[in-house]
Amino acid sequence: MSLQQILTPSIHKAVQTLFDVSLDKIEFQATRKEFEGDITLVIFPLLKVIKSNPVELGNKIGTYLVENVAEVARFNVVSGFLNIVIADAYYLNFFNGIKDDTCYGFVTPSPDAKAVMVEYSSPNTNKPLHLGHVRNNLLGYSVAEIIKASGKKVYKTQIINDRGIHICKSMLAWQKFGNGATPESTGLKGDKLVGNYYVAFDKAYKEEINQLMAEGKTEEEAKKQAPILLEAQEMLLKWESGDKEVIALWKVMNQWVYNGFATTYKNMGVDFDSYYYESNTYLLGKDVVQVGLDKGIFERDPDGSVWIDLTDEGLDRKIVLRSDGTAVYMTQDIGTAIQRVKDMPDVGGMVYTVGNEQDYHFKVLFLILKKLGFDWASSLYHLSYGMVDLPSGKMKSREGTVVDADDLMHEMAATAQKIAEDLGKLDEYSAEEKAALYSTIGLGALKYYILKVDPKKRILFNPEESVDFAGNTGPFIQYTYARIQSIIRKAAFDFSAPSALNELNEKEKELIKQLELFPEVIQNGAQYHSPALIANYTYELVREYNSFYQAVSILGEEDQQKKIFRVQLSKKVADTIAAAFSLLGINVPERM
Ligand SMILES: NC(=[NH2+])NCCC[C@H](N)C(=O)O
Repeated sequence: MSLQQILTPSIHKAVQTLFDVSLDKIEFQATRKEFEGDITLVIFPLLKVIKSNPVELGNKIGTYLVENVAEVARFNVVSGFLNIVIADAYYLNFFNGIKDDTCYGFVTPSPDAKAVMVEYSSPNTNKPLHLGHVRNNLLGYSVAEIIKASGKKVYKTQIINDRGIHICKSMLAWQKFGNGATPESTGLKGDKLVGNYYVAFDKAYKEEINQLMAEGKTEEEAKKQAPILLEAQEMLLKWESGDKEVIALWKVMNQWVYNGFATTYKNMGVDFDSYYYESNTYLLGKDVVQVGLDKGIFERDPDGSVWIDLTDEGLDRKIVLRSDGTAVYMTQDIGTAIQRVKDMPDVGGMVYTVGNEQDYHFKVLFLILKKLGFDWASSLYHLSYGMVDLPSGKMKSREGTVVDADDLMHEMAATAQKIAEDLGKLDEYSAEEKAALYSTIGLGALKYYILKVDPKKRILFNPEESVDFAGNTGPFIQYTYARIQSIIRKAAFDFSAPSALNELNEKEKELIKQLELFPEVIQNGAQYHSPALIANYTYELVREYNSFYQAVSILGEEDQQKKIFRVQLSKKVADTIAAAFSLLGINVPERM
């Protein structure tokens, strides 16, 4: 039971007994640092129903609590605030209760709980994953893990854009310039290989535009008439009319890309329960268009196109079907959402992890689904995020502007290596162990740096700063974890039984209080879709631990009971760091 849960009925009872008044709401807050106390009752609101002054009222309630509530040790009143000091026994008890709980803070979903679908990544198959996808993948994965830990079933999914003119561009360029190159023949990852031909297409296209302009065409004409573009368009038509050759090529090249993505996801530590492909879903929304027309939600224009008028909602008119009967992006998203609930009938809500340039799209999508009357439509959330940039000159990417996800992860491990070597660490490690550790640290730095920021905010990613062993960084927290592991190894005695301690010092108590917050932080993280809450909590926990570590001796402590307790406390902090970091998708090293 939380402190609030313990104190609330007692305060009701106190007021009832002392003043014969029943209260409706009681307001608590954490005691301010400058006062003695663990939890504070705000007195002012009570003065609306009780005739008294704040000091007198605070003293009366405080005295009642000390006399009647075992957990309350003493109190003080500062103007309108009743600062309550909780007995050490309460914290010791609480600690012994969570000490061996390996799932502390995590809630197991009840079997009939509704599931949440979390969509993230959703790349296109003409290019490798880039820095924007990195933020997307980290956010989506983390939010999925947090929601799961909060007690809901979660399905991680994505929708891959595998059809359209952009795909034809890389296919065509491969046919023209590829000389049969394959991932095997070139040693390139499949997504990189295909991406290279997308770039090659663009280069050829630009050359043709220049050529046409030199021949006197306007830029606009040249852009439309470039032969290579016409060829790509022709390929798209062939593909859509079921041309066997084009489809065969598409299958081969797409598989290369999927293999490449799979490697990137694996290295990044993210995963999916299902995959949707636009080539399968692009017709899905069309049936719904008829339903919407019948319900009077959509309207047909004279040219045959279908629209939804959202001007009453402060948005505009949006097309859902073109006059030639083809679906648009929106139609497809409507159809895919419905299909997903058909596939997984226990889904009660969805989270879409997509950049903020699509804010409008999702506003409209959610409104349409609501109007169509789906009960899950009230539980849709667009996990929108801002741009990530690298400061110029930090890391050159192949194509100049876009930073490749694999390159970035590689670079992060290299940065971690450089810093670790400068610090002269890890001399006794094997080369393999070192490589694994550098990647753990490098990825930890990257993930933490990105996830500690509110998704809406733009990020300027600074690799060196993110690996700083002394800042609010992933490696700083990993290092604290590893140091605790070293204490545990050195302790080398059985510290599993509850210690017979009955008194805590300030540092120990603060640390237990910080641990006590973890379950609520997970719930809040899930409610607000916020890995940043988890990251910042972990940082506070680590700061609290380091302050404890500076102030008390652990293995050097002579009092055996204190020593046992402090090792236990350290271990619980380490376990909680690991648990919190697992929600961010970050690994913790046993040594560092
Ligand atoms: N359900 C969705 N619309 N998901 C987002 C898809 C993102 C799309 N593939 C893009 O790169 O812009």
